Parts: sequence; C-alpha cells; structure tokens
Amino acid sequence: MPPTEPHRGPKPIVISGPSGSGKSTITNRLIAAYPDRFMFSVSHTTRRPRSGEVPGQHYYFLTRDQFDKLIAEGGFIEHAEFSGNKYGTSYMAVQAAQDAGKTCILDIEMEGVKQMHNSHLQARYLFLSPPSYEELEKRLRGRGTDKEEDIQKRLKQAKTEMEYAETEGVHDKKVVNDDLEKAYKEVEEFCLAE
Ligand SMILES: Nc1ncnc2c1ncn2[C@@H]1O[C@H](COP(=O)(O)OP(=O)(O)OP(=O)(O)O)[C@@H](O)[C@H]1O
Repeated sequence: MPPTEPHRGPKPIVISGPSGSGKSTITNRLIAAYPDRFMFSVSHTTRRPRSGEVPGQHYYFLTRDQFDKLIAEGGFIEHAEFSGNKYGTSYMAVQAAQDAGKTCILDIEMEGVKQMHNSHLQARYLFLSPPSYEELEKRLRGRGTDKEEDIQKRLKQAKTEMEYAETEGVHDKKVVNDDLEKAYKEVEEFCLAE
C-alpha cells in the first residue's frame, strides 16, 4: 500500500537520463564507494531469473498475477512493461533501504520519474545528460550490448527524455557526463549533500 505519511530518514535519490548516458557506470561506482550509505532499490519483475540472480537482491521475482495484485493494491511507485515483462519499484523496496539506514538510489526512466513525482515520496532528482546525441550514439555502439534496432529506439527515446528534462521543477540537478571523472564528482557531491 502507498504510505500516507512522508517517510523519515534520508530522501531517496532518483537518477534518470537517456539510455547510454552513464547511469549504471556512475551509480555502481557510487554505491561501491559508499556501501554503508547508499543502496539501489530492488525492482520487481515478472521476467524469469537469469542464472546467478538472487531473489530479493537483484530483483523480487513475481508471477504476473502477483505483480497485478500489487498494482491493484497501490504498492508500486512506478511500473512499466518492456519487451513482454513487467518491471516496477515498490514502496516496500524504498522502505527496505530506509530500514537499513541507507539512502535509496533509484535508477529509473522518464515515465518512472513522472510517477515518482506523483507519489507521496519526497525525493531528490538528478538528471544525467550525454554531452551530445552524436556522443550518445557512439557510446551506445561502443557498449556493444544493443542491436542496431535497439540503438535507434534508444536514440529516439533519448530526444523525448532530454526534452522532458527541460521542464521546470522536474530535476534538482543536471549533470552532463562528458568527462567521466568530473561527472562522477558532481553526482557524488549531490548525493552526499543531504
Ligand atoms: N564520460 C564517459 N565517457 C566515455 N564513455 C562513457 C562515459 N560514461 C559512460 N560511458 C560508457 O558509455 C556506455 C553507456 O554507459 P551506461 O551503460 O552506464 O549507461 P546507462 O545510462 O546506465 O544505460 P541504460 O539506461 O541503457 O542502462 C558504457 O559503455 C560506458 O562505459
């Protein structure tokens, strides 16, 4: 169920940005540097566990019925469907980080950011931007994990995300990930600030 009162403790931090902007690179490094201070929220998914994935650590694995029930109960802050599977962040997952005395880091995309703004949770929002579309395209190709068709989809979506990020009041901080060290320091400073 969604909480009716604002939570206590450090505010969750939402890090968003187009696919390939460097969210994983930077947040993984942040959490490795401050394991006692920050943790990712654990997402729920209806996809099957991959080998080595630990339930409750990498994901909470649910059946479609369980997932839909949680939606109906208002348990999700945000949820979406990608390539036939549902994914979402629950209030419970954010609470679990707070119960562990840590700041919850949410790595979510634009629709999730909108839903987060509509929730009761008071969060801090950081947008990670690529220096340019050309560079974003280069990095997506360089990453070597996406098919050409997916790269085109991600680039198209990046335009929408970048436009939305211009909206007043959506983000507290924008970091351009040009030089990785510089961008990391800016994200680190923002996250440590509370
Ligand atoms: N400042 C940088 N300079 C050069 N390459 C970078 C920089 N930051 C990240 N990269 C590289 O860009 C690629 C995309 O980064 P990453 O996978 O972290 O993006 P992401 O935003 O997490 O994407 P997704 O949303 O698809 O998970 C990676 O190969 C990463 O090593």
